Amino acid sequence: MFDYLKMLELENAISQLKVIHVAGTKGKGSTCAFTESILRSCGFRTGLFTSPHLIDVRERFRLDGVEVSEKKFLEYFWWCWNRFQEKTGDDVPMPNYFRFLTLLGFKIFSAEKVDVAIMEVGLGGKFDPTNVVQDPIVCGITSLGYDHMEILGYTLREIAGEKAGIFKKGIPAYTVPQSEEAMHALEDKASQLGVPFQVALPLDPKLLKDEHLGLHGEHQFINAGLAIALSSLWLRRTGNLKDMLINENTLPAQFIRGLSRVNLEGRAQVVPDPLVQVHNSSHGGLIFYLDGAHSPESLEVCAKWFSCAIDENTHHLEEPHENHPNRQGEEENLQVLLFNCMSVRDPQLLLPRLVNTCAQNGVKFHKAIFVPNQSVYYKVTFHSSPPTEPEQVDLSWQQTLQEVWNNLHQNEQGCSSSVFPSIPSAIKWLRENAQQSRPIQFQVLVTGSLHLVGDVLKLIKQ
Ligand SMILES: Nc1ncnc2c1ncn2[C@@H]1O[C@H](COP(=O)(O)OP(=O)(O)OP(=O)(O)O)[C@@H](O)[C@H]1O
Repeated sequence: MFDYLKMLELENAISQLKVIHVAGTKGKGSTCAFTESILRSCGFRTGLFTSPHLIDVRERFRLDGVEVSEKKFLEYFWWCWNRFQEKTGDDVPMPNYFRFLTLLGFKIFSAEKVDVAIMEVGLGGKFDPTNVVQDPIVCGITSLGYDHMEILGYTLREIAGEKAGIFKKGIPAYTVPQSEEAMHALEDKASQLGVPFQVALPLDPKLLKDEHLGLHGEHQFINAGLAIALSSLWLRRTGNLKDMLINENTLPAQFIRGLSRVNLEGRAQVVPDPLVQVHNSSHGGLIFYLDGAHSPESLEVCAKWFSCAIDENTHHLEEPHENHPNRQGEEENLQVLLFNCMSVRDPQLLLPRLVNTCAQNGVKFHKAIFVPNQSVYYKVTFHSSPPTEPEQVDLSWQQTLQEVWNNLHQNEQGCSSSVFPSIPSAIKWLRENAQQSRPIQFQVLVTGSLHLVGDVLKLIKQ
């Protein structure tokens, strides 16, 4: 990465950027989005680098909260590409996909003269391309858990050690409440490097006054608490805190505005289907609940959110209807799961966590649908095109998922499962059935993979 920065003549520019660097297992994207929104609301020009993208690669680079324009993206992309074409060779090859995107992020943010660059780590910390930043203003570590163990290690201590690889000598860092094992590893690393290290507590909802967090689910209060700490410290260290009063009892109005107006798709997002519309609960219709959870802990928070969200939605939509004056909305709804996860993940850990948490909250799926992701065929490193015939698609992984599901639901009535060869075929089935089943409402939880969520969003928005 240092060689590549030199090739792009970005060494000086990157040292001028006032970076907030965030690693962690869960909640990185949300924490970064909250932080960006707070600092933008305080009047700063912001750059936000996150991964992965859902629909368009430009989502990874946001300027003042909006993804970079196609014109600017192309201009900066070719600027970097052409320099690499000239300067790379046998000794230093072209940077790989994620390194290239990270370097492009640095190029965009320095050329666009952002006041603050918020950088989300792609994977781990120590060896992540974003860790080329040597002098961030502040670092953050979000909730830690078990993910990417084949790369980061199989204990929380090892995983935390990798994430703490973003700490820099003497640069302050915050984290959220963690398990003892993870916290010890973070504290050890912080004390080795003389890092002033503190725990940011979850945001107390009362501090939002009459506003609500822009991202939903209980877990977002943890991410918001960290974002407040990171933003406050950034303001203080850059001499911009001025007369803003931030303590456990008060949040400045700019912070509240930022926290409530944040926008990040694919995290606890509710999208009514534009074709099979929902007018009110007595007319049925089709609603998608999308969340990119893909670790056991995040599937648990996702299940809690879904259970609350369908409840709220039902009550929100419930109106007396002439044909169904006494109908209880919940009884007429039907919950469906649309699921896929990457084959490196363990469905024996993921699916039971989802199903059990839903059951504890009184929600039982009537049907589960397993589908392959679509976007894999359009990745830079993947060279084959999508199969045109359903029988050409390898569905063995989805069949494995279905088997795990069926084992969890043995002897249970009223819960079926299917494997569909593609997302469009699953959506078609959902639309036809939701239409025919009115006034029953179809409430579809889409989860297991952010790529799946992106693919579904793309299709339903078309
Ligand atoms: N604090 C949290 N604790 C547990 N799960 C969380 C938390 N924050 C977010 N999640 C879950 O993780 C999913 C992804 O959220 P987010 O993008 O903020 O995290 P991330 O760390 O960037 O994820 P990724 O590993 O996909 O980059 C959410 O949809 C939600 O299900």
